[in-house]
This record gives sequence, C-alpha cells and structure tokens, in this order.
Amino acid sequence: MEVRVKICGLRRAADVVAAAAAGAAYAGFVFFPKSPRHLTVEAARALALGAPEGLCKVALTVDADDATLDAIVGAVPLDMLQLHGREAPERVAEVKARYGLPVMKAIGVADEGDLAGLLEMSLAADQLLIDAKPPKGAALPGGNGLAFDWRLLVGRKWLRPWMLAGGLTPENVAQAVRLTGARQVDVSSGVESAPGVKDPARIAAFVQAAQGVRDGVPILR
Ligand SMILES: O=C(O)c1ccccc1N[C@@H]1O[C@H](COP(=O)(O)O)[C@@H](O)[C@H]1O
Repeated sequence: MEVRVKICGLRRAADVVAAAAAGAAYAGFVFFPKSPRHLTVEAARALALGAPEGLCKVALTVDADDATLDAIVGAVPLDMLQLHGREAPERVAEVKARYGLPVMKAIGVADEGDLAGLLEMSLAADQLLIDAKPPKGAALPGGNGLAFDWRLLVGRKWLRPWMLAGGLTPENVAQAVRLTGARQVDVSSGVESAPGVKDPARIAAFVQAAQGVRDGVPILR
C-alpha cells in the first residue's frame, strides 16, 4: 500500500500544483497568525479553488473558536479540518458535528506518557496526527522541524488512520516509515528553503522517498 503524503503550510498556487504533481494526497493550509505559513481566508480560498482535483484540502487551526472556523469553512472549499492546539475530545466532537467535515486531531509527543490519551481521542476524531511536542515556550505548536523518538510508536495498534509528523525530511522519511509502519506522513518545514517558503524540488524528493518504502522494505526504482 502506498504511503499517503500531506504537504502542509502551502502558500503559493505553484506549490499546491507541485505537491499534487509529486503525488501528495493532502494539501495543508495554515490558519495561525504566529506562523510564517499563515494564510488569510481570502488567500486560502484562492489556493483551494485552484487546487488540482483529488487533492484533499486540509485547514489547520489552533484552538480556533466557532467564529474563526465559521469564517474559514464558509469561504474555503475544504475536505478536512486539522486541529493542532489543545482541543479536548469534546471539542473535537463538537467541531466534527458543527461542520460535517472529517477532523484530524494532532497529538504532541515527547514521551510515552503523551500517548496515554490516544484511545479517547480516537473515539472523537476521524484521524490522528502524531507530531513532536513543541519545546516549552515555543511560538508554534507545530511546524518546528522537530522530531520525536519514533520508537515510541513501534508495534502500536491503531483504532483510526493516523499520520506521522514532526521533523520529517526527504532524507529521513523513509527510515521513519520503515520504523513506525506509518501509512501517512505530514511535512512542513522539511520541504522549505526558508520558513514559509516551499521548495518544489524538496517536495518531490519527499514524496518519492516516502513512497519508496513498501511493507518496511525500500523499493529500488
Ligand atoms: O506549519 C506550521 O506553521 C504550523 C503551525 C501551527 C501548528 C502546526 C503547524 N504545522 C504542523 O506541524 C507538523 C510538523 O511540522 P514540521 O514538518 O516539523 O515542520 C506539520 O506536519 C504541520 O501539520
């Protein structure tokens, strides 16, 4: 089975096209003013309207209130919401019911203890995004180019589809997939030339490296 790739933090139409052409399954749009990848609703709408058919368009928000989500969902044609803050399972369920869109909930991981709430969150969300926990005092809850100890996921049974994220790059994604068995991966800063600036060559290299592993074995092309 092919590894599905999400390229997050896209800001230019050409990068959305580059992601789709490379074989990415998901395009992520960030709505978080502190992020160098932040988009206005108008900019995101234009990007989403121009996105190639079949690409799953994901809006990433951080502890957004209903008014913020109403504005995003009302204007941008979306296929999924990614909640990347401290949203509790109850809030995840509320967002899912209010907008009728699949919800992917991010879980920040630094150690085994951070995985304790996985089951409860699995019951509320459609998908989980397992990301590195941000350092204390970090401005961003994700998109920091920080990896966690992937060995924490080895042998784990999953109730829902899940995505691996955090510090992934074209250079390390094959190893991460082999070790964790992830069938989906998400990347932001690892395919950039500068914060918020995607590099189409790195996007292509990332998708190729992620999909160059099947059943834990590298594929020789
Ligand atoms: O990308 C951002 O700017 C961002 C801002 C706020 C929350 C999450 C964000 N990105 C997500 O974080 C993961 C990991 O990023 P990275 O690859 O380590 O840079 C990424 O997959 C995004 O979904």
